[in-house]
Amino acid sequence: MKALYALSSHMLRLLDPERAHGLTIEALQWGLGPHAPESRDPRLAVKLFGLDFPNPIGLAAGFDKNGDVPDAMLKAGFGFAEVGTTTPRPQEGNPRPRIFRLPAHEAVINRLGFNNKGHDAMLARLKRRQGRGGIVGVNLGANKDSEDRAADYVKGIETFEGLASYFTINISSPNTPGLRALQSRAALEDLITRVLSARKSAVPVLLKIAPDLIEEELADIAGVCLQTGIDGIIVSNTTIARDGLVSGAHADETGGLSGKPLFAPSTAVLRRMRELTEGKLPLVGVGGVSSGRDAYAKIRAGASLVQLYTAMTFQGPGLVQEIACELSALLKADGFASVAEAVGADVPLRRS
Ligand SMILES: Cc1cc2nc3c(=O)[nH]c(=O)nc-3n(C[C@H](O)[C@H](O)[C@H](O)COP(=O)(O)O)c2cc1C
Repeated sequence: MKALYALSSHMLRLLDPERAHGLTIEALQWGLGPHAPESRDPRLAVKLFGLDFPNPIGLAAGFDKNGDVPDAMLKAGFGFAEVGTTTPRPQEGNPRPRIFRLPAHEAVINRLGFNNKGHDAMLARLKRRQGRGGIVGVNLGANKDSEDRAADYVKGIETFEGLASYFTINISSPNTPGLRALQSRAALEDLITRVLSARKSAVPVLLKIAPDLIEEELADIAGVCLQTGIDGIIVSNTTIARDGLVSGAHADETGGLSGKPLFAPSTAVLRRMRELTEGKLPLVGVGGVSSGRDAYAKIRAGASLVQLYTAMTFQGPGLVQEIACELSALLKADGFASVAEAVGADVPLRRS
């Protein structure tokens, strides 16, 4: 079976990336994805936000923009799946081509621009899976032409509360002009306050940030997050930087870069966020994770949970099981009885 998935991943890589992605979603809808044996590894179990994660490896947003296949991804072994980004009204996104593979770097550049079928379509899908269990987060965005972007996030909370295990406020996509300005202090304070007061329950709300922020911006975000009482921070979205890429073969395309080259910069921001929040806020580490060792490094840098997307497009959906297995072995080798024990092991906090 593993060989079959490797072969199909290889064949999909010969197709245009967006076409390959569409076919993958269809195959998963047909039940053709991998089936991981249910993990009962106590070392990998994480209790956080009042939720029980069977393992800390989650599917990052953008793979399942419309909520078509969260259960297939949970079945493949992910400890949780994040659907979206969803915007109130459907959106076409940018003209194609808008996803580019950089195989030499095991990286992708995308400038999709929040293409999605809108809240109504996502709502119908989430209602259909209601009662199935499993942790499914909903990643919220704003329409490109929205006059009050904060109101779009509020709408997301109002629409999906009761169906989402948690929410992610995504203000860090580089492909919606002006969106990342919501990361600045005053805008962020207003946004988070409005979003949190729209919530009727204790559903966790996380903020997803960019890796391209300077120290002052990171300090502002940490301050606002601590002060408003948001539940956690996802570090990070794709980067607009192109450091270390050999030019040519799509390296100069506009958009957000993900995959291996993002690992170091996103982990550095994660580490800094742990310091700035003094370990008081749970962090989710995303960016360039392609092995158990990478996931472990994110955890040691401060992540309580980890997510991935790009590596799966190169290595196939069986990757998550391999990562979970390797992570468990690494924790054991270092004498950690749980993921929680290893969180931030590389980032000692100053005692005040
Ligand atoms: C094709 C593509 C589409 C994405 N779409 C979204 C999105 O809609 N919302 C979001 O928050 N992040 C989106 N992301 C970012 C990922 O969730 C993740 O933060 C980033 O890719 C880094 O992780 P990775 O290196 O494991 O892919 C997208 C990434 C890719 C490659």
